[in-house]
Amino acid sequence: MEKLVIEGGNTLKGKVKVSGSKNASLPIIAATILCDGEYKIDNVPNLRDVRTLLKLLSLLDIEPSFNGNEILLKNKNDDAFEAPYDLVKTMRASILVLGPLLAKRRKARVSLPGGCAIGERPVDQHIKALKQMGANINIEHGYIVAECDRLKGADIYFDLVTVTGTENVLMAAVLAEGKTTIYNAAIEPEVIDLANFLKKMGAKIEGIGTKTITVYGVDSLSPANYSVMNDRIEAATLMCAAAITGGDVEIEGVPQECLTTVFEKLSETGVSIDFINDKRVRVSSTGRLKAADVTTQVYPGFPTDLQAQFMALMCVADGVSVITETIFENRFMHVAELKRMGADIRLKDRSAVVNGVEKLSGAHVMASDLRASASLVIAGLVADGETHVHRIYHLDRGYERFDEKLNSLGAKIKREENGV
Ligand SMILES: CC(=O)N[C@H]1[C@@H](OP(=O)(O)OP(=O)(O)OC[C@H]2O[C@@H](n3ccc(=O)[nH]c3=O)[C@H](O)[C@@H]2O)O[C@H](CO)[C@@H](O)[C@@H]1O
Ligand SMILES: C=C(OP(=O)(O)O)C(=O)O
Repeated sequence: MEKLVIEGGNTLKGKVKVSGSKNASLPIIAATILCDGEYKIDNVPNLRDVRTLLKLLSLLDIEPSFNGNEILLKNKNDDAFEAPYDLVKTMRASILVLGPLLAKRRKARVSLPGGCAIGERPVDQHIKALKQMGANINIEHGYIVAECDRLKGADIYFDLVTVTGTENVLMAAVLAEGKTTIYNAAIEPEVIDLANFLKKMGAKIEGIGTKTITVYGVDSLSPANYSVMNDRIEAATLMCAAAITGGDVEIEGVPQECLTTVFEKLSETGVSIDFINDKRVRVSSTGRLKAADVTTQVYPGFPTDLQAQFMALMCVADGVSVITETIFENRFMHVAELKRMGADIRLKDRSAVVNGVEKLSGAHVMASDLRASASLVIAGLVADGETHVHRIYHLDRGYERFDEKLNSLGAKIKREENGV
């Protein structure tokens, strides 16, 4: 297995570009199930989750080809409807094929995604909503087995805000008979990007980006070409990396309108953020950062997908910060690993109390999930000596060439084969 070996102590300087959004690409690619024909999707990050979804789509008779960051997809409109355990177990977002399969092929057999390192992550809200739209759904041998006649529009009230739940219902509703209203919908930018793609395919959707989305089902859609939004979490991760090293980095392709809360929080810690234009941001910091409290919230609150990276910053900030995780019940697996590097962190219920230390020390650490991996790499950038981050397949799930990008800014990171 591969690991990253990071030599700490190098200040990041220079320019770097943000890739397309993983969490927008995945539902947009899944949405190509909704109509046969050819699609060209651009600005797609070439990373493991995307490649996994493309493998899954090829099992569903949608032929993909990657060319740089552009994907061509040919939906041959076959009758395949199974998302097998082997693929779903490596990527929870595979659940995103459920809504479109039911809407278009009227049949789906999708492995239950199962628990993972950040919490239980049930899909009860997805299933409840699709049942309300007329699907007959049973859980059999670890699979969601579903079938329907044409889905019917319904009033869907989500008990909690769910991003992929909203996306699944949106994709199901565009081909349903009649009107669907989704209450308590997610307003994350990636949901908006998906809705814009669906509209380009001919879907009739109102209230995009609000908590109540109305969809008027149509009889059929047409294939469309689309360019995916940039990745707000990658942009913010790069900002944290630059800031922790006392660096000076110009980041291109930052979706600024989606990051207001993050900019505010980073400014509170003493990071300087200059908006060069609407796409470029210069991030710099000198001296020690100041501790700041953070509570993760649904959009536009502070993203849970940035909690671990922000914690790495707080490990070496001046003072005590309280980091509270409200979205996932178990998203603190990075804490034990950061402590191996000398961080002073206490966990209490859903909060981590971080007492900033003078210096971290390089150690062997284990990545447990995607953002935990990024936080360990960020910590390694300022740790004394070498940090070995094992199990980086998690990192490769969601970041495109993360180590290469950091190296282009002056980091010293090697990829080696002998990880555990
Ligand atoms: C591929 C993708 O876009 N992944 C993102 C998506 O994940 P994902 O869509 O899986 O996350 P959700 O928004 O659904 O989860 C939010 C909370 O709701 C709970 N829940 C969700 C659905 C359900 O049926 N029942 C239920 O109880 C979850 O366990 C979690 O505690 O949004 C998360 C929250 O912003 C991000 O961290 C993930 O990066
Ligand atoms: C949790 C994440 O992804 P997923 O929902 O695909 O596991 C993430 O992107 O941080």
